[in-house]
Amino acid sequence: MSIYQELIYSWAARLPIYEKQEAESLVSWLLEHHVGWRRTQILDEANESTFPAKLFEDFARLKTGEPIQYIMGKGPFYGRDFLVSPATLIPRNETEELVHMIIKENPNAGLKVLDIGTGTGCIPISLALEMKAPEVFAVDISQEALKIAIQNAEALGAKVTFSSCDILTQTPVVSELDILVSNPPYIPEREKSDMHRNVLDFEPGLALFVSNDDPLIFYRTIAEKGKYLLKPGGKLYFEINEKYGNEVGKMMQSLGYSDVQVLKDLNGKDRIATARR
Ligand SMILES: C[S@@+](CC[C@H](N)C(=O)[O-])C[C@H]1O[C@@H](n2cnc3c(N)ncnc32)[C@H](O)[C@@H]1O
Repeated sequence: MSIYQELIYSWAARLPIYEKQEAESLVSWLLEHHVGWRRTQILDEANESTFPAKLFEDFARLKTGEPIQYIMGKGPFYGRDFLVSPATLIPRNETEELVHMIIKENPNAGLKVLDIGTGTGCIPISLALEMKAPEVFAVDISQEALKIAIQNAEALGAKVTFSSCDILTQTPVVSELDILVSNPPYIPEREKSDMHRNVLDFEPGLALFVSNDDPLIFYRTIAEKGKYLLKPGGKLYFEINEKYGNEVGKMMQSLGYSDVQVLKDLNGKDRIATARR
């Protein structure tokens, strides 16, 4: 066994909060990040004393359950790396599915798009780079998140107009949208006890939680505003809590949207709701 493999196994064993295989890939990810070692490389001569101090500091953070994306300051989304910070949600695979669907369903050039609750900007930046010459806008209530989103757009060369907006009390200054998309906070506070500590302790509550009394508040508010922001025939796309597929679908119908669909993600859970104004 190479020293590289030994190191991965022994460090992974010190991460009991993760399954064995996941712990091994997290350690190898850190090693690649700091030492440039690839999993596929067989290294015969490696000596821990030559490792940078930051590697050990980051490993200590990993042991606390801190997500590796926060430790490394970046996470992958739709083929690109996005800067993340404690003010932003870590982009998720489910959201990649939403972005993929929007790109496939909307091949025309020059479409006008708004993303509400943008976080790292992973949705609007990916759409700006993958769709044909779209005009893309994005808002968030968090100034800190917006700073990261702007840095991501600059680093990735995407043209997105970002602005600050509390969607519950304000309306974004855009109109005649072709596409309105949102992955808003959607976890009722009561579900906190079912969640992993590495989400609860490290990801921003502002990005995750809604009150138990009104878990659909963001969907209803955005769908109501969408009736004015979208042009006739424009499309609304939501990422949803798997538990509220029916309710979100019914709410969109009651507001007069047509072609309402609730779709499952790759794990078979209700995850995307779409409708046409
Ligand atoms: C679930 S996160 C989604 C982030 C990003 N779109 C993604 O998919 O990774 C929800 C986002 O909504 C933002 N948010 C929370 N309350 C908001 C509000 N009242 N108005 C606008 N944005 C809000 C949060 O700051 C957070 O960035």
